[in-house]
Amino acid sequence: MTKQIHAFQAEVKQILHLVTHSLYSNKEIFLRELVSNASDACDKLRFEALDNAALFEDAPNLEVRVSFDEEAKTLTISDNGIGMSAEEAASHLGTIAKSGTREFMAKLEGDQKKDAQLIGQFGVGFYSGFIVADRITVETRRAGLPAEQGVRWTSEGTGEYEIETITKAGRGTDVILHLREGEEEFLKTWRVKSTIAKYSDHISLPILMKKETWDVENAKQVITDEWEPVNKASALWSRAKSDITPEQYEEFYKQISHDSEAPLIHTHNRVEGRSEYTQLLYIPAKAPFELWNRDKRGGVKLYVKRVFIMDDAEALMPVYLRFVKGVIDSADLPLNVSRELLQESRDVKAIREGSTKRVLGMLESLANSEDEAERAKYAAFWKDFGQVLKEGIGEDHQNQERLAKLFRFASTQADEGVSLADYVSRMKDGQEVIYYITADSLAAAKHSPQLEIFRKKGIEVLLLVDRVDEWMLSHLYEFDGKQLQSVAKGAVDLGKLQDEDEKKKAEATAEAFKPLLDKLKDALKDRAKDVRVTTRLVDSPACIVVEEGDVSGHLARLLKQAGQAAPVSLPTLEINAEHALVKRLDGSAHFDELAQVLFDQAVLAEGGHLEDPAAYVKRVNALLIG
Ligand SMILES: Nc1ncnc2c1ncn2[C@@H]1O[C@H](COP(=O)(O)OP(=O)(O)OP(=O)(O)O)[C@@H](O)[C@H]1O
Repeated sequence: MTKQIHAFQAEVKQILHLVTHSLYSNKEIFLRELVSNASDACDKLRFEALDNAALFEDAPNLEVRVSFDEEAKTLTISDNGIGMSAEEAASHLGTIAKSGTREFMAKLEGDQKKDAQLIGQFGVGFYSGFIVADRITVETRRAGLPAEQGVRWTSEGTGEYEIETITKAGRGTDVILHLREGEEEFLKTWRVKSTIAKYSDHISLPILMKKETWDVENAKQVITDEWEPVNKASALWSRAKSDITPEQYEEFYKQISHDSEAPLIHTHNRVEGRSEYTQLLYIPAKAPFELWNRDKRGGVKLYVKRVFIMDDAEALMPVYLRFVKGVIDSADLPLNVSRELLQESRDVKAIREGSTKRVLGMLESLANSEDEAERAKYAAFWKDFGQVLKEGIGEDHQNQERLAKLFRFASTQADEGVSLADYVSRMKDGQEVIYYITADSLAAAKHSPQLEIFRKKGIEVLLLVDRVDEWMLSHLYEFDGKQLQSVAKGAVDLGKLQDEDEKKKAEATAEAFKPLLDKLKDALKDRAKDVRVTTRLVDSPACIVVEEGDVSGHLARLLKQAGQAAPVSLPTLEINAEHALVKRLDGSAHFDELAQVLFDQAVLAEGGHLEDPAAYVKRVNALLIG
């Protein structure tokens, strides 16, 4: 093949521009990215060679070599991993194939600072080389292809790259960085070595550099031809906890998660027993933007006896814990385990259960800590991840109770941070159930007329305003033996919280109002299932309730927004017999109009939408004038 010139895909140009311009302040990360690619390439070879040992050719020892040439001003990262064919080099280095990166491109705003933070979440990978290089040459040969089918890929990181065929004896890839003017610091052993130690110490392959010795005669350091390892080359998670510094834990997290911030908390354990494995799991401090994508695979990498098997092994973590990052290294699974096999394996099931418990344990340790700072960490976690954790209530029945204890809500007593246990501890004498209301926003919940009687009696009500709450409530019926009950469903029954006098009075009022109620029912027969007198209102004239078992107005709206038809059932209108407006109804010349307005206002107060808002305005205006 003669030299071929190709243009980069448009998105690559954008990434290249961003990488070279916004990441300069942290330029040394290019070495982390390239060493990590080299190590991934070796992992891939090892994995493919499980079925085809010939791929190892005559070099079974996988390693990464880093070297430089002071004269040519080049820094080279070489690996004897899987390598790339010509097509692979063009598609992997010239286009952006990963859907995550596409999503990332869509998020770019042109604000360099923000964009740089975002790019950190992805790992800029190969292109980070252009931070320090004005030209990159990649010489590579795919394992299994003959030496004559090597490939040289060259680019100056602007609009184009060139590809030509070369002969390359050893399989694998050399990434040769032609350093920019001013980047000569990367032509010094100590600089390169210390950067590798900082970022890549945990890489489980040996990373080799040429040894330097002191030349006494010439009184200077000279580079010898002997290669020596510069990393510990033992997988971080396989070391004893006491040998790992907090910085190393943090750096490892950043490496596997592409997060630029330190994690919130981690757990590292060797589990023995029926199934043997090591887990090193992290909870991020901030939610990544793809958190809401339930199809996004999890962030846990699977290893078997330190051999990398697969990324995103979703069978290892339930979907609701998809934000957890880390590594699980099993001692029992076969090396050739496939995704399908993972789903069925009993060992995997045990690992998944064990890891889920660990993650919940980490969260509990924060949530229940004596230390205020730790509890604040939990509050921050809940803000970002609470809605996802709530999905667990339906997904993970085994841990339902533990999950429910971790939940935090707003209530009529506090705008955030109320646990169900807090609620129960504050329940009034004689209160048997946990009251809640669902709404579209905290303001709508707080001002709901349904809460009036609860306020008056000082009974706490949970204000549930997350979209997942309705769904959560369809799985969470009770906590600590106390049922959860909506204050907007069914007739209000405060049970023992209401005294006999109040009950008698309510019955008498209902009796006295019977003729009025019949008239109202007739006027609203197309809109309300029933009309009744209520004790739940104090300041408002009327409110809408649905019957026990019917879909709440809030849920009906959510379903509609999601494009699903909500089962239609008419609500019940409840009126406050003490309210002046209700008193005016009786004998009013505008009875029908007033009845409609009363109903419309009750719908509005609940956060609902009127089907015919113009008609409502017209009616109110007519009443105002009349
Ligand atoms: N040393 C290498 N050997 C073989 N293939 C490589 C090597 N370096 C890069 N590649 C190929 O190029 C692709 C793109 O690399 P890049 O570093 O940009 O992204 P990535 O490694 O896939 O993602 P990330 O860096 O976000 O983990 C890789 O997925 C891999 O297929």
